[in-house]
Amino acid sequence: MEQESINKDNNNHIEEEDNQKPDHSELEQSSTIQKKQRLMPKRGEYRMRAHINPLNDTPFPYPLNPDYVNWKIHYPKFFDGTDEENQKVFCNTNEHPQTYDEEVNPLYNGLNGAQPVFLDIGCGFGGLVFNLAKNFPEKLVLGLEIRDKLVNFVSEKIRALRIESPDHKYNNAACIRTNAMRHIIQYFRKGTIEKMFFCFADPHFKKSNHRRRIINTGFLSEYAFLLKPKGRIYCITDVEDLHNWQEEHLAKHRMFRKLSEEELEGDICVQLIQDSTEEGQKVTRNGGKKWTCVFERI
Ligand SMILES: C[S@@+](CC[C@H](N)C(=O)[O-])C[C@H]1O[C@@H](n2cnc3c(N)ncnc32)[C@H](O)[C@@H]1O
Repeated sequence: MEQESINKDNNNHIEEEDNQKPDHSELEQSSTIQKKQRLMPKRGEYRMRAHINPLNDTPFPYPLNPDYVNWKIHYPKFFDGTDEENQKVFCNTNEHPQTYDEEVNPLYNGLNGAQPVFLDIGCGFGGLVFNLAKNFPEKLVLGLEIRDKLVNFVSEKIRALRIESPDHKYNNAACIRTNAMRHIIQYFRKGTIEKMFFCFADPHFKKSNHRRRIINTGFLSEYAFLLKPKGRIYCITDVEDLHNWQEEHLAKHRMFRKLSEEELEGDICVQLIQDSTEEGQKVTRNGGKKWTCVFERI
């Protein structure tokens, strides 16, 4: 009887040990999940002060002109990049410092024609960049953002998605740190951009700060220079005063024409800008109103 109980105990022990024996498939699975969790950045860890003065000098590198920009670093798959290369999404961390130097010089001829055509200016956490990239797999989408932590977040998320998604979506998405108001013209050539998005731009309420608004006559001339004929500018905001300002400045600029609702029928981007971005989602959650306008470059 005693022996039986000892045997039973032993057997239980063996069963427990068996239960504890590593099941390799489970281990592999849990390590993949852990790896995925590690790769996918958490938004909360990347928050930072909202306002940076866009009129200040730029304390981080920027290219002298478009010849110094190497788009291959951002979209390696579009330049026959290897998987390994593709996972090294260019982001502005200490490991991958953003530099524009002699390595990419005016004689650089690796452009191959591929360059971003959809720009999300002030992309924040990049919601629209991801949605555009998914909906337009053949277009290169670029988020431009002045705040470094947000650029790191978006770049890390792109890296994670490129590794995780088996069909290699998001190879057409990238994000760079730049002050678009000062340097956008140094990245792109004349008449090469198809769409520019300004979603929930900083409103700069005070009259003395209106010159910091990202839509104004001077900047619009730069955007018109970069856009292809019939290229589009999309604006959305929850601040009525800013909407009126943006619409007014676009309407009186001789290179832009407002598109009517009929002309916008079937343009999926009009829907995408509503709820893709973090700000757009916040406004929806709070039951706020959104104003949009879309203009075409003449
Ligand atoms: C109110 S947030 C909106 C972010 C995003 N578009 C959204 O809808 O969630 C405005 C963003 O524009 C960025 N920004 C402001 N001025 C900028 C500039 N001159 N160049 C690039 N980004 C800028 C800010 O850092 C901020 O992330």
